[in-house]
This record gives sequence, structure tokens and C-alpha cells, in this order.
Amino acid sequence: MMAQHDNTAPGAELQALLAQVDAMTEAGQLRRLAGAFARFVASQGPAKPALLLACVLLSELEGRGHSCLLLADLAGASPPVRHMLGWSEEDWQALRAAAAPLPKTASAWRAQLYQCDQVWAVGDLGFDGEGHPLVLDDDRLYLRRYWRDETAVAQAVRSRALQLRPVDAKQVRQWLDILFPAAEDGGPDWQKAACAVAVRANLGIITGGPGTGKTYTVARLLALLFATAGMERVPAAHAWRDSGAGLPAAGGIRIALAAPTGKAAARLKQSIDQALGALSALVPDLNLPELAARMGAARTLHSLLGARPGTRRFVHHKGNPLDVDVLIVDEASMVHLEMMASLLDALPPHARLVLLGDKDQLASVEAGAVLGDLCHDAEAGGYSAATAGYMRDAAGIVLPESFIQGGGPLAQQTVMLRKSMRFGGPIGRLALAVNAGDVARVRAVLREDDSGQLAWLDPAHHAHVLQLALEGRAQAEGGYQRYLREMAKGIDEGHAMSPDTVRHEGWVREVLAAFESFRILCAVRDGEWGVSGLNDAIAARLEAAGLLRRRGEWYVGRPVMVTRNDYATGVFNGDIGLTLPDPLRPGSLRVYFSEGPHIRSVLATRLRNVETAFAMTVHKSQGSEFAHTVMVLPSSASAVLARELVYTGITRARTHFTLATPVAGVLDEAVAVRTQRASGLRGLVG
Ligand SMILES: Nc1ncnc2c1ncn2[C@@H]1O[C@H](COP(=O)(O)OP(=O)(O)OP(=O)(O)O)[C@@H](O)[C@H]1O
Repeated sequence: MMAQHDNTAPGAELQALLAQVDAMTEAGQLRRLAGAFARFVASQGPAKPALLLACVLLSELEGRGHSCLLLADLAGASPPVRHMLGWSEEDWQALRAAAAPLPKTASAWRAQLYQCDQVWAVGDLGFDGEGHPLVLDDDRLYLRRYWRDETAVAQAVRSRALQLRPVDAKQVRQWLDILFPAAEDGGPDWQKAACAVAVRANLGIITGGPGTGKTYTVARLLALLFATAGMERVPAAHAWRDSGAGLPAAGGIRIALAAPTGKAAARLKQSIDQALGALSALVPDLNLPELAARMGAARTLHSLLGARPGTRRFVHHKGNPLDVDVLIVDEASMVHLEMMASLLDALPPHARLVLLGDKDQLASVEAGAVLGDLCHDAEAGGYSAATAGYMRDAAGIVLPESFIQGGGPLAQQTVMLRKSMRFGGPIGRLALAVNAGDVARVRAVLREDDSGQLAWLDPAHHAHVLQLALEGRAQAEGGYQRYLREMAKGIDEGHAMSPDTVRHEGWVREVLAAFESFRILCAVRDGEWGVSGLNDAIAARLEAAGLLRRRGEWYVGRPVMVTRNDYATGVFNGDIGLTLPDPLRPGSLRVYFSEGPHIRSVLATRLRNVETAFAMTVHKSQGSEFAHTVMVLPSSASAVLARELVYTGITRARTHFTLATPVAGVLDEAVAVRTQRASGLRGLVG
């Protein structure tokens, strides 16, 4: 245990730095947490200004999604960390002067941090969870909690990837040949390969852009597991039961489906049910509808793990693991580090985990870029000769040499799907150009499209965006007037107040579907081109057109987004609903949420943490798709504006995409910049 420092007030040499930190906090450049954390660390032992500066930077980076501070990012007079935080040279120099003298190189930083009582260096004895708020792991400095989570995730995924199950490759091949008729283009059938590798270990990662068939593939994986269940040696407690019909019963495999949001979970269940339904004609003996029925609903990760309101703990953990044999997690790019650590902790060792997601999408809002880190070899393949041999035996796939480069254990269990079934057209080409960071191609695809699927408002004026919000555009008519007209029609025709629940629900479903067909997405929250500026302006425009009548906070037709989990009402951060009359209480309003085939509603006045959602951030749109998606970029560069954000916005569009740029140069800058999140996960998983 480290000696307790008796000074509660920071010493004189720290005062100048803390005063500068406070000034930057007042100016809105730092979170209050950063200064508070630095003071806490100073209260825990003798502290040098360099240590406190590292604390401030680490805390600030955590707020922007980084799980650690790379010491190399501290080196130099104007180090990379300044750019990562978007600070001016002037602010940085002021901080630097207040903390002087600072180490000049990464190794000098390491040597200085290593001397601090508050820092525990990996490899040293005497780690004290409470006593060491900071951890130094090689050339990375962590907040203790993130180091634990990152290490736990790395260890769990590595051991799951490394523990290969006994697989009868011949039998797997027979089933895969039935489930995947020969690929037409002659290249490797990556979907088939993904099933083959996922079946041989307790971890499978399937990544790919929208429409590349991730759910199509996982439905086939479930069918394969179902078909081959009897051939493995399984621990007695988890032995498969025989259906008596000569086939293993679904009852023997406990399958759970989950996703980070309710909407994504509902979509996953719907797509898997559809895919299994379509497959059953191909393999009638497998009784896939029974398998689908036994899977039950897909759940949010919070609900699967059993969130405990007001704490970070879950009901399920290593001591009380989930009762599952197979867990499928969709939209895994949205899963943050802490959640992934909790999920892996709660998963029994024998269970298979299959992660589905698009590695190129925006990472989670919270710290970590877990899927991106786990998939760092996915593009190149990185398969070993043994994996290539296994793919040949179990899937009949002969991998081109270029994919066989002997990557780490995780690469062996990761497959990237490369062909989009839905996005072959201009929207797909635009997404690919953005992903490649090819600004000229992005511009050309936008300018040269004559299909009407793409449109580029450049330069966009506010009036353009408001007009789009009202009625869409040529070849993509609709806008928000579509759902508002549907809503008004139902009110006039009496569906809205009908005591007949089937009639009422049918109408609600149509209004929600019309609302879901169009959305305005913003890159930023604040300002004229952000969510806050546009929401109000759009509502005013719709009101001026006679489509809305705003009466106070709640009004008929108000779309809202939930901003905090609320266990009492059962709504979760990111859920989107529409405000409509309550048929049972004239004069009252309810908010209706669509969850796949189901509709849920909550009395409007019971919802506390909501905001109007005519415009929402691209971040919050993850896991959703809209027939026509409009993406509005701000008029100047912003720290959040990067390639992943533009890509995520574009890939929310199912049939039509409109880009609005008040200043075209901002698009170029965004496409050129990649979001880099500091983390040690890549290195740790190998
Ligand atoms: N190999 C295939 N042959 C025929 N159709 C396919 C194939 N793969 C996928 N599809 C079809 O393409 C569509 C998209 O597939 P799917 O929904 O599985 O993609 P996804 O990657 O899960 O998409 P998203 O990221 O949007 O959830 C579906 O209609 C699916 O049936």
C-alpha cells in the first residue's frame, strides 16, 4: 500500500498549473472532471506538475473516447496530444509553461511517471486497486479502470480465439455446401468462410459494411450449429438433448441475441427470423422455424446482463454467468470497452460468442474502439497456413496467397464480408470512396450521379435544409410531411382515438413507419447546423406549413429521442418515439416506440430525459436505417468530423441520400481525417 500523503492542498509548484487548468475549464475547453481528477491525484501523494498535466490530458482524452494516453503523443514541444484535443498552440504553450519543466521524450515521460507513488507500473509488485489511480503499461498511461477492462478484454478474446474445438471438417463441409450454394463471382465465399471459422472456436467476428450479409451469414451459422450439435464432445452440464427425430434439438443449444440498442436488437431478431424462414425450404429436415421460435426475443446488452440502476454492475458476471451456449451480438462497433469487458466476464467459458458489426463505422461514444481494434487485420486477412488449410477442408475455399500472412490468433477467427448485396449502386460507391479517403472520388460520385439516389446541396442554405425536412426532394419526395399527413388522416378518420386496439395499433404502426422513412442527421450538436439549431427551425417550418401545432413542450407529432436509460419506464438512451394522442385518456399524450414487430408506449409526462428528434446526431443514428437520409455537415471543421462519421451517415441511407454542406471544404477535410483512438488493445490481442 502506498504511503498516504497528508497534504490536502496542492503545493505551490502545482498552483500555476491548476490555475491554468481552471481557466481552460471556465473557457469550456476542459471538463470539470479533468481538474478534479488532477486534484484527487495530488491528494494521494507527492505530485509533480508533469504528473498532474498527464492526469488532465488522460481525463480529457477519456471523455473523447480514448482508453489511454500514449506517451509518444506527449513528446515534443507541440505534441500530437494537442492536436488530438483540438487545442490551440497558445493554450498548449500556456499549460506547458505552467507545468514546466516537462520531460521531452516518451522515455523521459515514462521514467518520470514511473517514480510517482500514484502510478503502478505493470510488472512491478504490489498493485493496489485503491491506492493506484493510474497504471503505466509499457508506453501507455491508463486510468486504472480502463487498464483493467482493456487487459480483461484482450485476455478473454485471445483465449477464446486460441481454444479450438474439435470439428469434423468433412461434416461441416457437407452442411456448408448445402447452406451456401456456389458463389457466382468465383472469389472466396467469405460468408461460408465466416461460418467455418466461427464454428471451430468460442469466438467468431464477422465484419462487413451494410448489406454484406452479416445476419444472412449468422442465420446459416446457427443452422450449422444446430445441424452439427451432436458431433462435439460437450461438458455434461451442457450436453445436447436429442429430439428423438434423429436430429439434435434446438432445446439443447441456448441461443441469445443481443445488441447495444433496443432498435438494433429488434432488427437483429427480425432479420434472423426472416433468414431462417427462407432457409427452411433449403433444409426442411432441420426444423429451423422451431429453432427461431426457441431463440426468444433479442435483448439490449444492458438487459441481457441485468443492469442494476444507479451502478456500473450487472446481475450477471463471472460468479453468476449467463445461461447461454451461443451469444450473437449485432452492431458490435457500438459496444464500448467497459461493456465488452462486462459481457466477456458474464459469458461462461464454454459459450460461443459471435460479434457482428461494421469495423469502419463510428466507434462507441464512450471510451474504446473495440471492434475496430479487434478487426485490425480483417481487411488483409492475416490467416495462417493452418487456417487456410482448415477453410479448404471445412468450406472448400482456396484462399488467395495474399490473404495468408500469418496474423495473430484473433485474425484467424475474424472474417470480413466484402460484397454488399444492397449497396452496389451510387450510395455504396460513395461509402467506399469515403472509406478510402479519396476526396476526388467522393466529389465525382456525388456530382456525377444521375440516378437521383444521391444529391448534394453545396453550398447549402438553411432554407434548403428546412425545405428538405418539409417535403424531401425531387426523386425522394416525402420529408416529414409524409408521417404528419398520415398522422392527421388517422386523427380525422378516428383511428387515433379508436377503442379498437387493432385499428389503433395499425394506424400507429403506419405513422411510425412513415416517420422512419426519413431522417435529418447532423455531424454536431451545437450551432446553426447542429441538432439544437435545426430541431427548432424544422419544427417552426412544419408548423408554418400547418402540419404541426406546438403547444408547450409536448405536442401531437413531436418525435423524441431518449437521452438516458430509464428503468422505471423501460426506455433507453437512443430510443426514438413519436408523440400521439392517448386513445384511453382524451387530452393526454403517449409516446410510441417501434421495436421490430412490437410497439411500446409510455405516457409523455412520465418521460423525463428526452429531446426533440427531427434532427439527430450521426452518432445516435447508429443501428438505424432510413429510406432517405439527409446528412448536414457544419460550416467549419470540428473535432468530431472525420471519415468514420461521414461513412456512418451515408450508410444509414437505404435508397436515397442527400448531403448538405454549407461549405464544401468541410467535406474534404472530414473525408481526409481518420479517427484514431489511443488504446493498447490491438497490441495486446496480437
Ligand atoms: N449470399 C447471399 N445470397 C443472396 N442474398 C444474400 C446473400 N447475402 C445476403 N443476402 C441478402 O442481402 C440482404 C442484406 O443481408 P443482411 O441483412 O444479412 O446484411 P447485413 O450485413 O446484416 O446488413 P446490415 O448491416 O444492414 O444489418 C438481405 O436481403 C439478404 O437476404
